[in-house]
Amino acid sequence: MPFGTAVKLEPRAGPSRSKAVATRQICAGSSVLSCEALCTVLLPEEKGQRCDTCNSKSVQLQKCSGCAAYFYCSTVCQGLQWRSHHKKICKRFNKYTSSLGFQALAPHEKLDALLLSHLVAQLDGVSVDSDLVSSITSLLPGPIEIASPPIAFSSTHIRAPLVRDIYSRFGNNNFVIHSHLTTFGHGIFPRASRMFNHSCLPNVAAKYILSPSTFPKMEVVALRDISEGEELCLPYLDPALLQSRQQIFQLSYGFECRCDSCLFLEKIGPIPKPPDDQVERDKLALDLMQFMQATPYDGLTLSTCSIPFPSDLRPVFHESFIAHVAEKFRNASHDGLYSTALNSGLILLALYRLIYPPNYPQIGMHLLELAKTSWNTTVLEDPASLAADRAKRESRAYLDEAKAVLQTLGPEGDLDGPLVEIDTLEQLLRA
Ligand SMILES: C[S@@+](CC[C@H](N)C(=O)[O-])C[C@H]1O[C@@H](n2cnc3c(N)ncnc32)[C@H](O)[C@@H]1O
Repeated sequence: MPFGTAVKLEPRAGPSRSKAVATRQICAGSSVLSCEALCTVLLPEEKGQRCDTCNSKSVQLQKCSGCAAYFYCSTVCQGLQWRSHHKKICKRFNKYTSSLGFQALAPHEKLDALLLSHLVAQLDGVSVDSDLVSSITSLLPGPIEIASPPIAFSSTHIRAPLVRDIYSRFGNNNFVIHSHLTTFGHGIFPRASRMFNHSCLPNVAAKYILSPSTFPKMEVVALRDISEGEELCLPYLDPALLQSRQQIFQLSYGFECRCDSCLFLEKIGPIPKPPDDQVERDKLALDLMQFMQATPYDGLTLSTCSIPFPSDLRPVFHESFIAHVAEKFRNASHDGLYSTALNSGLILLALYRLIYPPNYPQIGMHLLELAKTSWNTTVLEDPASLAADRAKRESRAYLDEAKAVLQTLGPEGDLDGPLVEIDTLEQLLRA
Protein backbone atom coordinates (compact mmCIF):
# COMPACT_ATOMS: atom_id res chain seq x y z
CA MET A 1 0.00 0.00 0.00
CA PRO A 2 1.63 3.32 -0.99
CA PHE A 3 1.73 5.54 2.12
CA GLY A 4 4.47 7.97 1.15
CA THR A 5 8.19 7.68 1.01
CA ALA A 6 8.99 8.01 4.73
CA VAL A 7 6.79 5.16 6.01
CA LYS A 8 5.92 1.61 4.98
CA LEU A 9 3.79 -1.15 6.48
CA GLU A 10 5.46 -4.29 7.81
CA PRO A 11 3.97 -7.37 9.53
CA ARG A 12 3.91 -7.19 13.36
CA ALA A 13 3.37 -9.94 15.88
CA GLY A 14 0.24 -10.15 18.06
CA PRO A 15 -3.17 -8.56 17.47
CA SER A 16 -1.69 -5.52 15.74
CA ARG A 17 -1.33 -7.28 12.30
CA SER A 18 1.05 -4.68 10.89
CA LYS A 19 3.16 -1.69 11.85
CA ALA A 20 4.23 1.56 10.24
CA VAL A 21 8.00 1.64 9.91
CA ALA A 22 10.31 4.52 8.94
CA THR A 23 11.96 3.83 5.58
CA ARG A 24 14.59 6.48 6.31
CA GLN A 25 15.72 8.85 9.07
CA ILE A 26 12.83 11.23 9.90
CA CYS A 27 13.54 14.58 11.59
CA ALA A 28 11.51 15.93 14.52
CA GLY A 29 8.73 18.17 13.22
CA SER A 30 8.44 16.45 9.82
CA SER A 31 5.03 15.44 8.59
CA VAL A 32 4.88 11.69 7.88
CA LEU A 33 1.27 11.52 6.69
CA SER A 34 -1.33 14.00 5.54
CA CYS A 35 -4.86 12.81 4.82
CA GLU A 36 -8.31 14.35 4.49
CA ALA A 37 -11.18 13.17 6.70
CA LEU A 38 -13.47 10.72 4.97
CA CYS A 39 -16.25 11.78 7.33
CA THR A 40 -16.60 13.87 10.50
CA VAL A 41 -19.14 14.80 13.15
CA LEU A 42 -19.06 17.74 15.56
CA LEU A 43 -19.61 17.36 19.31
CA PRO A 44 -23.11 18.68 20.21
CA GLU A 45 -21.66 21.71 22.04
CA GLU A 46 -19.72 22.70 18.90
CA LYS A 47 -22.82 22.71 16.68
CA GLY A 48 -23.46 26.22 15.38
CA GLN A 49 -19.96 27.30 16.51
CA ARG A 50 -18.05 25.56 13.71
CA CYS A 51 -18.76 24.87 10.07
CA ASP A 52 -20.09 21.32 9.70
CA THR A 53 -17.88 20.79 6.63
CA CYS A 54 -14.48 22.41 7.24
CA ASN A 55 -14.90 22.54 11.06
CA SER A 56 -13.48 26.09 11.19
CA LYS A 57 -14.87 28.34 13.93
CA SER A 58 -17.05 31.15 12.62
CA VAL A 59 -19.52 33.67 14.00
CA GLN A 60 -21.28 33.96 10.64
CA LEU A 61 -22.56 30.50 9.90
CA GLN A 62 -25.53 29.90 7.63
CA LYS A 63 -28.06 27.25 8.70
CA CYS A 64 -29.18 24.58 6.26
CA SER A 65 -32.65 25.82 5.25
CA GLY A 66 -33.90 22.23 4.95
CA CYS A 67 -33.20 20.79 8.41
CA ALA A 68 -31.86 23.84 10.30
CA ALA A 69 -29.46 21.45 12.03
CA TYR A 70 -26.26 21.83 9.94
CA PHE A 71 -24.23 25.04 9.70
CA TYR A 72 -21.81 26.24 7.03
CA CYS A 73 -19.28 29.05 6.73
CA SER A 74 -19.77 29.36 2.94
CA THR A 75 -21.83 28.06 0.05
CA VAL A 76 -18.74 26.11 -1.04
CA CYS A 77 -18.72 24.19 2.27
CA GLN A 78 -22.48 23.71 2.07
CA GLY A 79 -22.18 22.35 -1.48
CA LEU A 80 -19.35 20.03 -0.48
CA GLN A 81 -21.33 18.46 2.34
CA TRP A 82 -24.56 18.41 0.35
CA ARG A 83 -22.95 16.34 -2.38
CA SER A 84 -21.06 14.22 0.10
CA HIS A 85 -23.95 13.08 2.33
CA HIS A 86 -26.33 15.80 3.46
CA LYS A 87 -28.70 15.54 0.46
CA LYS A 88 -29.51 11.98 1.57
CA ILE A 89 -30.10 12.94 5.21
CA CYS A 90 -31.51 16.47 5.25
CA LYS A 91 -35.25 15.72 4.89
CA ARG A 92 -35.24 12.88 7.43
CA PHE A 93 -32.83 14.41 9.93
CA ASN A 94 -35.21 15.97 12.47
CA LYS A 95 -37.55 12.97 12.46
CA TYR A 96 -34.52 10.73 13.01
CA THR A 97 -33.02 12.72 15.90
CA SER A 98 -36.39 12.94 17.66
CA SER A 99 -37.07 9.20 17.20
CA LEU A 100 -37.19 6.99 20.31
CA GLY A 101 -34.34 4.85 18.94
CA PHE A 102 -31.99 7.83 18.67
CA GLN A 103 -33.15 9.45 21.90
CA ALA A 104 -32.45 6.24 23.84
CA LEU A 105 -28.77 6.31 22.89
CA ALA A 106 -26.05 7.49 25.28
CA PRO A 107 -24.28 10.74 24.21
CA HIS A 108 -21.24 8.91 22.76
CA GLU A 109 -23.56 6.51 20.91
CA LYS A 110 -25.48 9.44 19.44
CA LEU A 111 -22.23 10.82 18.09
CA ASP A 112 -21.32 7.46 16.56
CA ALA A 113 -24.85 7.14 15.13
CA LEU A 114 -24.53 10.52 13.41
CA LEU A 115 -21.06 9.70 12.07
CA LEU A 116 -22.32 6.33 10.81
CA SER A 117 -25.30 8.09 9.19
CA HIS A 118 -22.95 10.49 7.39
CA LEU A 119 -20.74 7.63 6.24
CA VAL A 120 -23.53 5.35 5.00
CA ALA A 121 -25.13 8.24 3.10
CA GLN A 122 -21.72 9.03 1.62
CA LEU A 123 -21.11 5.43 0.54
CA ASP A 124 -24.62 5.02 -0.89
CA GLY A 125 -23.59 5.74 -4.46
CA VAL A 126 -20.34 3.79 -4.26
CA SER A 127 -19.78 0.18 -5.30
CA VAL A 128 -19.44 -2.18 -2.32
CA ASP A 129 -16.33 -3.56 -4.04
CA SER A 130 -14.75 -0.11 -4.34
CA ASP A 131 -11.42 0.86 -2.78
CA LEU A 132 -13.33 3.37 -0.64
CA VAL A 133 -15.52 0.72 1.01
CA SER A 134 -12.62 -1.69 1.39
CA SER A 135 -10.45 1.07 2.95
CA ILE A 136 -12.89 0.79 5.88
CA THR A 137 -13.74 -2.91 5.90
CA SER A 138 -10.04 -3.81 5.69
CA LEU A 139 -9.39 -2.10 9.04
CA LEU A 140 -9.12 -4.32 12.11
CA PRO A 141 -12.50 -4.76 13.86
CA GLY A 142 -12.82 -3.91 17.56
CA PRO A 143 -12.67 -6.66 20.21
CA ILE A 144 -16.39 -6.72 21.09
CA GLU A 145 -19.30 -7.01 18.72
CA ILE A 146 -21.70 -4.13 19.40
CA ALA A 147 -25.06 -3.75 17.65
CA SER A 148 -24.97 -0.81 15.28
CA PRO A 149 -27.18 2.15 16.24
CA PRO A 150 -30.18 3.30 14.19
CA ILE A 151 -29.06 5.62 11.39
CA ALA A 152 -30.64 8.57 9.61
CA PHE A 153 -30.51 7.01 6.19
CA SER A 154 -31.06 3.41 5.13
CA SER A 155 -29.39 2.55 1.89
CA THR A 156 -30.65 -0.22 -0.39
CA HIS A 157 -27.07 -0.50 -1.47
CA ILE A 158 -25.10 -0.46 1.80
CA ARG A 159 -27.12 -3.19 3.54
CA ALA A 160 -27.41 -3.93 7.25
CA PRO A 161 -24.62 -6.58 7.46
CA LEU A 162 -22.19 -4.17 5.75
CA VAL A 163 -23.30 -1.34 8.06
CA ARG A 164 -22.58 -3.63 11.05
CA ASP A 165 -19.23 -4.55 9.55
CA ILE A 166 -18.33 -0.88 9.13
CA TYR A 167 -19.57 0.01 12.64
CA SER A 168 -17.46 -2.75 14.20
CA ARG A 169 -14.39 -0.68 13.13
CA PHE A 170 -15.54 2.56 14.78
CA GLY A 171 -14.41 2.09 18.40
CA ASN A 172 -10.81 1.13 17.72
CA ASN A 173 -10.13 3.10 14.52
CA ASN A 174 -11.89 6.47 14.60
CA PHE A 175 -10.11 9.58 15.82
CA VAL A 176 -11.05 12.49 18.03
CA ILE A 177 -10.44 15.76 16.17
CA HIS A 178 -8.95 18.51 18.29
CA SER A 179 -7.57 22.02 18.25
CA HIS A 180 -4.87 22.93 20.78
CA LEU A 181 -5.70 19.85 22.88
CA THR A 182 -9.45 20.55 22.97
CA THR A 183 -11.61 17.93 21.27
CA PHE A 184 -14.37 19.29 19.03
CA GLY A 185 -15.38 16.33 16.89
CA HIS A 186 -14.80 12.77 15.74
CA GLY A 187 -13.58 11.66 12.35
CA ILE A 188 -12.78 8.74 10.08
CA PHE A 189 -9.29 8.72 8.56
CA PRO A 190 -8.84 5.19 7.17
CA ARG A 191 -5.25 5.65 5.98
CA ALA A 192 -4.07 6.77 9.40
CA SER A 193 -6.06 3.99 11.12
CA ARG A 194 -4.50 1.36 8.89
CA MET A 195 -1.00 2.57 9.63
CA PHE A 196 -0.44 3.49 13.23
CA ASN A 197 -0.38 1.31 16.30
CA HIS A 198 -0.47 2.76 19.79
CA SER A 199 2.31 3.59 22.22
CA CYS A 200 2.06 5.47 25.54
CA LEU A 201 5.46 6.91 24.60
CA PRO A 202 4.55 7.86 21.02
CA ASN A 203 7.10 9.18 18.54
CA VAL A 204 4.43 10.80 16.32
CA ALA A 205 1.30 12.84 17.07
CA ALA A 206 -1.77 13.78 15.03
CA LYS A 207 -2.75 17.37 14.44
CA TYR A 208 -5.66 18.76 12.41
CA ILE A 209 -5.50 21.44 9.75
CA LEU A 210 -8.71 23.39 9.27
CA SER A 211 -9.18 25.55 6.18
CA PRO A 212 -12.33 26.89 4.55
CA SER A 213 -13.80 24.93 1.64
CA THR A 214 -12.10 21.63 2.46
CA PHE A 215 -12.74 18.77 4.86
CA PRO A 216 -10.44 18.74 7.92
CA LYS A 217 -7.04 17.26 7.26
CA MET A 218 -5.01 15.11 9.64
CA GLU A 219 -1.26 15.50 9.68
CA VAL A 220 0.91 13.06 11.57
CA VAL A 221 4.10 14.75 12.78
CA ALA A 222 7.33 13.26 14.18
CA LEU A 223 7.83 14.39 17.80
CA ARG A 224 11.53 13.51 17.72
CA ASP A 225 14.12 12.26 15.27
CA ILE A 226 13.14 8.74 14.20
CA SER A 227 15.67 6.23 12.88
CA GLU A 228 15.23 4.13 9.79
CA GLY A 229 13.46 0.86 10.73
CA GLU A 230 11.80 2.28 13.89
CA GLU A 231 8.06 1.74 14.33
CA LEU A 232 5.95 4.93 14.27
CA CYS A 233 3.27 4.95 16.98
CA LEU A 234 0.50 7.38 17.89
CA PRO A 235 -1.12 7.73 21.32
CA TYR A 236 -4.68 6.33 21.22
CA LEU A 237 -5.35 7.74 24.68
CA ASP A 238 -3.87 10.41 26.91
CA PRO A 239 -0.78 8.64 28.33
CA ALA A 240 -1.48 10.37 31.67
CA LEU A 241 -4.31 7.85 32.24
CA LEU A 242 -1.70 5.77 34.04
CA GLN A 243 -4.10 3.55 35.97
CA SER A 244 -7.04 3.14 33.64
CA ARG A 245 -5.34 2.93 30.26
CA GLN A 246 -4.64 -0.85 30.19
CA GLN A 247 -8.30 -1.57 30.90
CA ILE A 248 -9.39 0.76 28.09
CA PHE A 249 -6.93 -0.88 25.67
CA GLN A 250 -8.34 -4.30 26.56
CA LEU A 251 -12.01 -3.31 26.32
CA SER A 252 -11.97 -0.90 23.40
CA TYR A 253 -8.96 -2.00 21.37
CA GLY A 254 -8.37 -5.64 22.32
CA PHE A 255 -4.69 -5.45 23.23
CA GLU A 256 -2.36 -5.17 26.18
CA CYS A 257 0.12 -2.32 25.80
CA ARG A 258 3.73 -3.42 26.24
CA CYS A 259 5.41 -0.07 25.55
CA ASP A 260 8.34 1.08 27.72
CA SER A 261 6.05 3.24 29.83
CA CYS A 262 3.69 0.31 30.56
CA LEU A 263 6.63 -2.00 31.29
CA PHE A 264 7.97 0.64 33.70
CA LEU A 265 4.61 0.82 35.51
CA GLU A 266 4.49 -2.96 35.67
CA LYS A 267 8.00 -2.98 37.19
CA ILE A 268 7.23 -0.45 39.93
CA GLY A 269 4.05 -2.33 40.91
CA PRO A 270 0.57 -1.11 41.86
CA ILE A 271 0.17 2.64 42.35
CA PRO A 272 -0.97 3.39 45.93
CA LYS A 273 -3.57 6.08 46.58
CA PRO A 274 -1.94 9.40 47.57
CA PRO A 275 -2.51 10.59 51.16
CA ASP A 276 -5.69 12.59 51.84
CA ASP A 277 -3.86 14.84 54.24
CA GLN A 278 -2.71 18.05 52.52
CA VAL A 279 0.58 18.27 54.48
CA GLU A 280 1.49 14.71 53.49
CA ARG A 281 0.54 15.42 49.87
CA ASP A 282 2.77 18.49 49.86
CA LYS A 283 5.60 16.38 51.29
CA LEU A 284 5.09 13.80 48.52
CA ALA A 285 5.27 16.57 45.91
CA LEU A 286 8.41 17.99 47.53
CA ASP A 287 10.06 14.55 47.50
CA LEU A 288 9.22 14.22 43.81
CA MET A 289 10.79 17.60 43.06
CA GLN A 290 13.93 16.69 45.01
CA PHE A 291 14.17 13.39 43.15
CA MET A 292 13.75 15.17 39.81
CA GLN A 293 16.41 17.74 40.71
CA ALA A 294 18.85 14.99 41.62
CA THR A 295 18.08 13.11 38.39
CA PRO A 296 19.71 14.57 35.33
CA TYR A 297 16.82 15.30 32.99
CA ASP A 298 18.22 14.66 29.57
CA GLY A 299 15.03 14.60 27.60
CA LEU A 300 14.22 11.02 28.61
CA THR A 301 11.12 10.02 30.51
CA LEU A 302 11.73 7.92 33.60
CA SER A 303 10.55 4.79 31.83
CA THR A 304 13.52 5.02 29.49
CA CYS A 305 15.92 6.20 32.18
CA SER A 306 18.13 3.76 34.05
CA ILE A 307 17.81 5.36 37.52
CA PRO A 308 15.56 3.30 39.86
CA PHE A 309 12.34 5.04 40.85
CA PRO A 310 11.87 5.31 44.67
CA SER A 311 8.86 3.18 45.62
CA ASP A 312 7.51 5.72 48.15
CA LEU A 313 7.05 8.16 45.25
CA ARG A 314 4.68 5.82 43.38
CA PRO A 315 1.49 7.67 44.53
CA VAL A 316 2.50 10.62 42.31
CA PHE A 317 1.39 8.46 39.37
CA HIS A 318 -2.12 8.07 40.79
CA GLU A 319 -4.55 9.78 38.41
CA SER A 320 -6.15 11.60 41.36
CA PHE A 321 -2.78 13.11 42.34
CA ILE A 322 -2.14 14.43 38.82
CA ALA A 323 -5.70 15.82 38.62
CA HIS A 324 -5.30 17.47 42.04
CA VAL A 325 -2.02 19.20 41.08
CA ALA A 326 -3.48 20.31 37.72
CA GLU A 327 -6.51 21.84 39.44
CA LYS A 328 -4.36 23.58 42.04
CA PHE A 329 -2.26 25.11 39.27
CA ARG A 330 -5.31 26.14 37.24
CA ASN A 331 -6.95 27.86 40.21
CA ALA A 332 -3.80 29.57 41.48
CA SER A 333 -2.60 30.73 38.05
CA HIS A 334 -5.93 32.43 37.34
CA ASP A 335 -6.75 33.79 40.72
CA GLY A 336 -4.17 33.10 43.39
CA LEU A 337 -0.68 33.61 44.71
CA TYR A 338 2.17 33.43 42.21
CA SER A 339 4.19 31.26 44.60
CA THR A 340 1.34 28.70 44.80
CA ALA A 341 0.83 28.74 41.04
CA LEU A 342 4.54 28.36 40.35
CA ASN A 343 4.92 25.59 42.92
CA SER A 344 2.03 23.48 41.61
CA GLY A 345 2.95 24.37 38.01
CA LEU A 346 6.46 23.01 38.47
CA ILE A 347 5.19 19.81 40.10
CA LEU A 348 2.86 19.32 37.13
CA LEU A 349 5.75 19.96 34.74
CA ALA A 350 7.84 17.32 36.54
CA LEU A 351 4.96 14.83 36.24
CA TYR A 352 4.42 15.60 32.56
CA ARG A 353 8.12 15.10 31.89
CA LEU A 354 7.97 11.71 33.53
CA ILE A 355 4.82 10.63 31.74
CA TYR A 356 5.00 12.12 28.26
CA PRO A 357 7.74 11.81 25.65
CA PRO A 358 9.83 14.91 24.85
CA ASN A 359 8.04 17.50 22.67
CA TYR A 360 4.63 16.16 23.59
CA PRO A 361 2.09 18.99 23.07
CA GLN A 362 0.79 18.82 26.68
CA ILE A 363 4.29 19.73 27.90
CA GLY A 364 4.48 22.71 25.53
CA MET A 365 1.02 23.98 26.43
CA HIS A 366 1.83 23.71 30.13
CA LEU A 367 5.16 25.56 29.71
CA LEU A 368 3.23 28.33 27.95
CA GLU A 369 0.80 28.52 30.90
CA LEU A 370 3.81 28.80 33.24
CA ALA A 371 5.25 31.60 31.07
CA LYS A 372 1.93 33.46 31.14
CA THR A 373 1.61 32.99 34.92
CA SER A 374 5.10 34.46 35.46
CA TRP A 375 4.33 37.35 33.12
CA ASN A 376 1.10 38.16 34.99
CA THR A 377 3.17 38.50 38.16
CA THR A 378 5.52 41.01 36.57
CA VAL A 379 2.47 43.19 35.88
CA LEU A 380 1.47 43.14 39.55
CA GLU A 381 4.96 43.90 40.89
CA ASP A 382 6.83 47.21 40.92
CA PRO A 383 8.61 47.06 37.50
CA ALA A 384 11.92 48.07 39.12
CA SER A 385 11.72 45.35 41.82
CA LEU A 386 13.85 42.23 42.01
CA ALA A 387 10.67 40.12 42.12
CA ALA A 388 9.48 41.58 38.78
CA ASP A 389 12.88 41.02 37.24
CA ARG A 390 12.93 37.41 38.43
CA ALA A 391 9.41 36.70 37.19
CA LYS A 392 10.31 38.20 33.80
CA ARG A 393 13.39 36.00 33.49
CA GLU A 394 11.33 32.94 34.45
CA SER A 395 8.64 33.86 31.94
CA ARG A 396 11.30 34.16 29.21
CA ALA A 397 12.79 30.75 30.07
CA TYR A 398 9.41 28.93 30.09
CA LEU A 399 8.41 30.68 26.89
CA ASP A 400 11.60 29.63 25.06
CA GLU A 401 11.00 26.04 26.08
CA ALA A 402 7.30 26.18 25.19
CA LYS A 403 8.18 27.57 21.78
CA ALA A 404 10.69 24.80 21.06
CA VAL A 405 8.16 22.11 22.00
CA LEU A 406 5.11 23.60 20.26
CA GLN A 407 7.01 24.47 17.10
CA THR A 408 7.79 20.77 16.69
CA LEU A 409 4.09 20.08 16.17
CA GLY A 410 3.68 23.36 14.26
CA PRO A 411 0.50 25.29 13.43
CA GLU A 412 -2.73 23.35 13.90
CA GLY A 413 -6.41 23.71 14.66
CA ASP A 414 -8.05 27.10 15.16
CA LEU A 415 -6.26 30.27 14.08
CA ASP A 416 -5.95 31.69 17.58
CA GLY A 417 -3.67 29.36 19.44
CA PRO A 418 -0.49 28.86 21.42
CA LEU A 419 1.87 29.97 18.62
CA VAL A 420 0.01 33.31 18.41
CA GLU A 421 0.10 33.61 22.21
CA ILE A 422 3.85 32.94 22.15
CA ASP A 423 4.35 35.80 19.65
CA THR A 424 2.29 38.16 21.81
CA LEU A 425 4.13 37.27 25.00
CA GLU A 426 7.50 37.60 23.24
CA GLN A 427 6.58 41.13 22.22
CA LEU A 428 5.54 41.98 25.78
CA LEU A 429 8.76 40.57 27.20
CA ARG A 430 10.82 42.56 24.67
CA ALA A 431 9.05 45.84 25.47
C1 LIG B 1 -6.12 1.53 14.33
S1 LIG B 1 -5.69 -0.15 14.30
C2 LIG B 1 -3.99 -0.06 14.07
C3 LIG B 1 -3.53 -0.54 12.75
C4 LIG B 1 -3.37 -2.03 12.68
N1 LIG B 1 -1.99 -2.35 12.96
C5 LIG B 1 -3.75 -2.59 11.33
O1 LIG B 1 -3.05 -3.42 10.83
O2 LIG B 1 -4.80 -2.16 10.80
C6 LIG B 1 -5.95 -0.52 15.97
C7 LIG B 1 -5.77 -1.98 16.32
O3 LIG B 1 -4.41 -2.34 16.16
C8 LIG B 1 -4.00 -3.18 17.24
N2 LIG B 1 -2.96 -2.45 18.02
C9 LIG B 1 -2.69 -1.14 17.97
N3 LIG B 1 -1.68 -0.82 18.78
C10 LIG B 1 -1.28 -1.95 19.36
C11 LIG B 1 -0.27 -2.26 20.32
N4 LIG B 1 0.53 -1.34 20.83
N5 LIG B 1 -0.15 -3.56 20.69
C12 LIG B 1 -0.95 -4.52 20.19
N6 LIG B 1 -1.94 -4.27 19.29
C13 LIG B 1 -2.10 -3.01 18.88
C14 LIG B 1 -5.23 -3.46 18.06
O4 LIG B 1 -5.81 -4.63 17.56
C15 LIG B 1 -6.11 -2.27 17.75
O5 LIG B 1 -7.48 -2.54 17.92
